[in-house]
Amino acid sequence: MEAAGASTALGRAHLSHLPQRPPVNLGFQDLTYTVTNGKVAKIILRGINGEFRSGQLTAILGPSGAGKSTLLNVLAGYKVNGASGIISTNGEQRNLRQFRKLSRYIMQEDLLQPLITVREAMIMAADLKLGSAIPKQRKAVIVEEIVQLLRLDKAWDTSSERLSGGERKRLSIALELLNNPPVIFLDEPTTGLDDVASSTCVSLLKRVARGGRTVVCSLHTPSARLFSVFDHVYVVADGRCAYQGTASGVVPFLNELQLPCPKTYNPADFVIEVSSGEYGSHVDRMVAAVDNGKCQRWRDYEVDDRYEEMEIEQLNTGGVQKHTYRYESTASTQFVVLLKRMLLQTVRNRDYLWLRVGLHLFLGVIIAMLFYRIGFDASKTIFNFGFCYACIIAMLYVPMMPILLAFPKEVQLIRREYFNRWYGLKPYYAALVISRTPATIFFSLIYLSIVYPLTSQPMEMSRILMFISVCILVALISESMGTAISSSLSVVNSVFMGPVLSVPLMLLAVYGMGSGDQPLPILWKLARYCSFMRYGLEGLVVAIYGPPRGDLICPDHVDYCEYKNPNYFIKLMGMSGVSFWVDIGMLFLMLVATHAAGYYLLRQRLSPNYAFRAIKVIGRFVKTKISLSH
Ligand SMILES: Nc1ncnc2c1ncn2[C@@H]1O[C@H](COP(=O)(O)OP(=O)(O)OP(=O)(O)O)[C@@H](O)[C@H]1O
Repeated sequence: MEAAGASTALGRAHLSHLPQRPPVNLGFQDLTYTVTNGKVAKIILRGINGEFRSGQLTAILGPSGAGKSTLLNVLAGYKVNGASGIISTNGEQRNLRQFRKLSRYIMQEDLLQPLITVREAMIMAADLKLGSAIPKQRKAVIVEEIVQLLRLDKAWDTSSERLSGGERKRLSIALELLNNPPVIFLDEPTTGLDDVASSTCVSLLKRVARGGRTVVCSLHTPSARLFSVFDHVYVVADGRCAYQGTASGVVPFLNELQLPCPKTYNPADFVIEVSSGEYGSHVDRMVAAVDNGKCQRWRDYEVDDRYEEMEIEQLNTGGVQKHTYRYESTASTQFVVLLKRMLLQTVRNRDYLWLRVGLHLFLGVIIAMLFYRIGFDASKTIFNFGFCYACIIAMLYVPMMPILLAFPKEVQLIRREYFNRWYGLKPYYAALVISRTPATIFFSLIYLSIVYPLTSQPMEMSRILMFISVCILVALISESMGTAISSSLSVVNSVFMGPVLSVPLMLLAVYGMGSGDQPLPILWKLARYCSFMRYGLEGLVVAIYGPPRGDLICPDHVDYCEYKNPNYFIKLMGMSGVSFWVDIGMLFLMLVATHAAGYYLLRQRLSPNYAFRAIKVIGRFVKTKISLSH
């Protein structure tokens, strides 16, 4: 009853404020999808055919493992490698680049940005997806309409990680509906929803479809009532099409194949059970009867139109506005919205902030105790050099490790948003870098404010600033190096690769030091200059001991202090010709280079170019060869 009420309410509600979009019919012929794991190739989709029309709500049904999600992934362009066959839009061969701009994909996992409320998520998504051409008030009306329709108003001020499973799903849908895309794919949108919520959700999707959209969702086992709402049902069995037509055509279709559906049985359950082979092997007959999706006979079979009041409204009446499908918002708007979102998330992640404060305090106290008051002591100059090295290592690992752990998950989140064209990668990356920088500087300062005075380093403003700027630059480079590593790897691989790649940099930083100005082999010299830690270490030593520093104090109880003269020490370390500003310049260059590498790798992860795809194929080939040799 309640569900019916909800549907009627939806029937009356309208989405009139959504921007207008042209209709897109999506067809596919002989679609095959193969995955290769090592030596074994597995065919998941087997030459299937079909057409999903604009203005219709399509359900892809089938037993678990039949290939529903794979079909959606391939049609949405999310999986490209391994797919063959023809996919067309409005009768013409699909241009994937263009199609990606027209379609939105709501995946099975509800990948939502954490630590922001439903209100904030919707407003930020509206700013990103509707652009600045639409006034704020109209955006608010659009958001309001969608929130009401998806019954998210009660969760309006709830943070996304506290939402129930159903609310998360509805928020995922709401976010993608904002700019009314012509084609919407949804992977199991009703999973985790109760009957009322499922009914509301499907009814809304029907309304969206009625507005001239092509809405395709994969479903597990819809109730009989929900099943009847769909305009078009596409049954997948073992990677083939076992039925395509109207929901009301399923029972007559099965009757023709002498597979009568019991009167009290849900036709959706029955067709899935038959497709899974529960009543014997009838899949081949079903596939043959619909010619693996080519047969259109059941498409118009006695359309059950209880939703007659939802005649195709054609929200586009009055002509489809010319639309370029570029990003709706400008790069600067995207940058501002993303920066705001990232800063909000940073500030709200209190536990993590306190953890970082604690870690920097702890590390600061430990290092200060280990190197307590050695800065002016001429007998401990070598230890003080060790202190500089310890600072560089702290600035390497402490900012890098959290990125290695957290960024791979962030990549999953941005993958969805980037795939659905919320924003470009340049504004995202710029916002990422800018949002992280204040926190990195703040935490580095906490650490330095403990270690610098307690280790009795020179209290001259210029030297303090030099020391701080080198440490902060090293911390920022480490952070961007962490981003570059984790943008293309999983958490486990990132956490392995980060420290492993750091070790050679640490070794190169000190290689050849202590042998004075003796020339090193050219190869080693070049390699040494690739390590940003080398410039960092040189910068710190020069900041502390560089001219015009006078002699250090040799304690009374020590007979002879070899490194009393800082210039002698600098010479012994092979740093006599070193300029602090060259080191700072090189650190800046390396910061830019690591950011460029991070950006490039992230771009390749999100939309790999031919070179990267070729590398992947070669990688797979090598793996296959290795496994062959065992
Ligand atoms: N990369 C892969 N390597 C090997 N097998 C795969 C791969 N991707 C999918 N499969 C297999 O392809 C088949 C279809 O998977 P898919 O996720 O499309 O099924 P589904 O119909 O959506 O199932 P469910 O309803 O359980 O989500 C499954 O047997 C799955 O194990």
